[in-house]
Amino acid sequence: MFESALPDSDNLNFLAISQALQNKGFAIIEHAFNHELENQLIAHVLQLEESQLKQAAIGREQDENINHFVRRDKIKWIQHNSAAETAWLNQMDELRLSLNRQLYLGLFSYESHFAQYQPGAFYKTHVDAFKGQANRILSTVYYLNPNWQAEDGGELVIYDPQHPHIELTRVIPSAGTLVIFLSEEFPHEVLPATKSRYSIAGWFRLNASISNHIDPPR
Ligand SMILES: O=C(O)CCC(=O)C(=O)O
Ligand SMILES: [Fe+2]
Repeated sequence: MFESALPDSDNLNFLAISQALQNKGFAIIEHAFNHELENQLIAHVLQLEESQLKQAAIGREQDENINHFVRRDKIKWIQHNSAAETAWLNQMDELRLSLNRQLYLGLFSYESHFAQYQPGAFYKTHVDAFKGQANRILSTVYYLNPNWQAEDGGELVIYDPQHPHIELTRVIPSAGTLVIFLSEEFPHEVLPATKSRYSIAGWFRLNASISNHIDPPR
């Protein structure tokens, strides 16, 4: 008798993600997680106080002028500070384990933040990790915008790694859509929107700890 050996957490969406990552290096999944989690996170991000969202910085870049030119989103790092955040982190840990089982990636940890792009805000073309640092392996973006229309803008544009002026795809930031891509490979950009645009951006990382330097910091 042949039985499926898939653990519960390896649902069809997770398998589709693994296959797309293997074939193309990126995956785009609509309503990636259940509606309960989707709605919980939408409600949570909308009630975040303005005072909790801080102007985002680029890497360790301290120059606020450069920073403001490159990205204009406001962020709040996710920890286990609410039921919604814990549910999110648990879900992404299931995904991490599934990706490790399917693709042998050895992903060790996950860091993520809520992001708010106010009308007109953008994030110019960038990559999320630099080659050789083997730190951020997979980037994830999960959108929290119900009833988003194409004319609202705010698309994520993913460019060809070999030909960075060629667009591979544009993603409308609709609630429930999850995008995953290889952090070192794909230049990408967030176009300005006409409305506030909410998301969770995150990164699966390897364990980069060496000697007494603990990375990621805890
Ligand atoms: O919000 C998005 O679509 C992408 C965000 C992004 O590229 C980042 O935070 O590094
Ligand atoms: Fe990015």
